[in-house]
Amino acid sequence: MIQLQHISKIFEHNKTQIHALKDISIHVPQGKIYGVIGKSGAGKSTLIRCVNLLEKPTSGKIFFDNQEITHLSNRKLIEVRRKISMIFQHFNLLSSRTVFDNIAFPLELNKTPKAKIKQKVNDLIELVGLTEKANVYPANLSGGQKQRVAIARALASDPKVLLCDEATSALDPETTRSILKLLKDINQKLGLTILLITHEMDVVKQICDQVAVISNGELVEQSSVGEIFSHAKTDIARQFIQSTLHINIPDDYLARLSPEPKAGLNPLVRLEFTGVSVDLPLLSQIAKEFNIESNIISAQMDYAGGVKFGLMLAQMEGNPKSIASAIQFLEKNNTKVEVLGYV
Ligand SMILES: Nc1ncnc2c1ncn2[C@@H]1O[C@H](COP(=O)(O)OP(=O)(O)OP(=O)(O)O)[C@@H](O)[C@H]1O
Repeated sequence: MIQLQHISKIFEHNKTQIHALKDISIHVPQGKIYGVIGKSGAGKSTLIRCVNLLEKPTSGKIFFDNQEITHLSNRKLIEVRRKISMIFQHFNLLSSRTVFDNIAFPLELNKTPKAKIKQKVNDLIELVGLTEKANVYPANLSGGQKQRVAIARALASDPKVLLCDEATSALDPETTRSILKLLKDINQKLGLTILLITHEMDVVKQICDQVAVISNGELVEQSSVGEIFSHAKTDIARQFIQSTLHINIPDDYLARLSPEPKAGLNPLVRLEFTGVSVDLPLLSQIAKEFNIESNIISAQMDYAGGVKFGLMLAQMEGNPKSIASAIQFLEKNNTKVEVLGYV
């Protein structure tokens, strides 16, 4: 549906060059939800703005529906942009128009007959769950409701693709979940392809099928969501995954934690289970084979892209040689083990 081929973007600023995007190639398949994740300044906004050519890439090609659109005339670009809608972090609604009139706006610009506008806008209002709010002004809506209006407006032109520029970053976690659910419903009901950018792995985890990780303008990893959660290849992807798991060393353990092994102290380990290792009875195996007792301090398991993954903090008790063998055994069984210290 959308293909970016070798996209680079250089900004000139005060006579210095900023390489915002460096040779990025991605393919967003039809009907999928594709997430691009990166830290602040990684180049996400520039990337998504290149897709509908709000930003012209310095080099590279952009294809939409197998047609190259990189160098289209402005007139043709307007037509293409009707098929590639966009929603934004701050909603960008017209404050002087009601919910109904905001959604009707692109249809009015398009000279759609009034009766058709009425039917279509009412259908969209129902789709996004705002039937009671049709005549309300944006100032009297919550953030989540405003984003629903923006989504309905974006859908008015029957787009094939929806670009979401940090669409939930201004919303609280519960509202974020409801907007992501709405996006997923629309993706499934309408077969709409969605490309979103975010700095939150939770967003990727909740709705994306595929993900690309960008860092300093470079594409560092690209795969299905299940694959990245089970076999992340880069540290930055792992950091994003860990940010979705909230597991901390309790204060009383931190106070006692020694960085070096000492007689009478046991290692405090952080175990990262992904993919196959989650379902194996590894702790009972190390108990039987190496005589290691594991005192679980905290643990969290989760699902993403159909894959289970999780983190655990545990204190391992046993003789140092057996502990070393047990750690080797865990690593052989796809569990990442980090000794955080000794308690
Ligand atoms: N119009 C511009 N002129 C000059 N530099 C720019 C321009 N737009 C972006 N940049 C620079 O390009 C780099 C990437 O910016 P971009 O906004 O795409 O990152 P981002 O990942 O979206 O970050 P954030 O999440 O903070 O918005 C940054 O170094 C930024 O300062």
